[in-house]
Amino acid sequence: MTSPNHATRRTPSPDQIRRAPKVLLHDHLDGGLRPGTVVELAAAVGYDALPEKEPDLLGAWFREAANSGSLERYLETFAHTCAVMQTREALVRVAAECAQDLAEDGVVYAEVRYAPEQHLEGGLNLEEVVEAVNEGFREGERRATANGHRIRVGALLTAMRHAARSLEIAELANRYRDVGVVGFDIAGAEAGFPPTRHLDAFEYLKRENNHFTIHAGEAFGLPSIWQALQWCGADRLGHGVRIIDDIKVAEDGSVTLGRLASYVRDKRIPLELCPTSNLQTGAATSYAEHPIGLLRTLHFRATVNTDNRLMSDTSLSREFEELVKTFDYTLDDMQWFTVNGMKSAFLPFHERLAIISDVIKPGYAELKSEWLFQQTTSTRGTADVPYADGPR
Ligand SMILES: O=c1[nH]cnc2c1ncn2[C@@H]1O[C@H](CO)[C@@H](O)[C@H]1O
Ligand SMILES: [Zn+2]
Repeated sequence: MTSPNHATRRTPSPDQIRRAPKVLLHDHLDGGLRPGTVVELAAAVGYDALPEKEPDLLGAWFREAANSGSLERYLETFAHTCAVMQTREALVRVAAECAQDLAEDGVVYAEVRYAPEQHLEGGLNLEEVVEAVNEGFREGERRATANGHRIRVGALLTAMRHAARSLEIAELANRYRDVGVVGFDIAGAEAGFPPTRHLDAFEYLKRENNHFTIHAGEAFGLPSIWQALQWCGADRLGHGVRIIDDIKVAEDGSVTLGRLASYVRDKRIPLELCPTSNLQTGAATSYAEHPIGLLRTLHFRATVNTDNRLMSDTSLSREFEELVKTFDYTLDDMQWFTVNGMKSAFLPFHERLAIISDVIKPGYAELKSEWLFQQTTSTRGTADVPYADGPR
């Protein structure tokens, strides 16, 4: 006898993964351009240092160059995307396409980050950069609606950890908090640039009751996570994947958490995990060995993210496809990650709840019920073969 429970154990197909409502908390605006847009913007502004001029070749170049095994070399590829994002028009276009692409991929809520200080070379000031990106996100949301999708996009303003503008960027994030900006972040090379260098920015945001996440525990381990949480007071961890270094699994399978890992789990600190990006920078060796498997089993507040869709040639659906293939995840697992993401968003509580109860849960319920209708239209009559398994 087939039970609905049995049906939810089914492997979701790529099409179901794409249609499932998804939440994305960690995605870089300057890491998610369409290759064709990079080529067109480069031609428009006279930037002639692109390594390839044809979109497919350029896309492949980004993927290969980012596959370096080192965060520092991975980050070098952003010189090309930032170079073509120096005018108001370019920023509006890139942000609009970002919102549109995420919506097409089934993302219903996204927080997209970028570093305003990296977009001043064409003469814009920090405010003009933020306003251009906000305008682009609103335009992208409108286009998504016109195409039958619904998405909300909030911006996170990033300060570069090797630079010295973090307090200024934190103040900027605070000024625009009710107009499109939902929080703050620091990014860039981690080794040698501990988050405590930017303590004044974090303390300022705490005094303002504002939200921030910190890239930590990606290229550098536990000390970086510890500082981000216990010195800086981060609400979430960008990556945080190295928390695995504080978790011991014995031969008999028993698990012991160190003090820091216990704290992260007990306080429900959200981990913005980005599996494919981690493979490229060397933070993990394979999907199968990616800590997300264990972190999910241990009920950490794990979320699934893209980091840089261009450099990783990925989408949130593709990240889930890889996880489904590797860990046999079901729609229930996807829903768990998605609700984790929404609970961890920098939106007011009642809005988070409304998206969970009115968008995410009904969306998954709809997908989970599809097998019932496939069964009635199936030519196969027996109850124990009501559906074909999706590709693994
Ligand atoms: O995975 C990452 N770790 C640290 N920094 C990153 C990562 N991905 C992108 N950026 C950095 O964030 C800047 C603003 O979006 C990018 O320009 C890039 O330098
Ligand atoms: Zn990142």
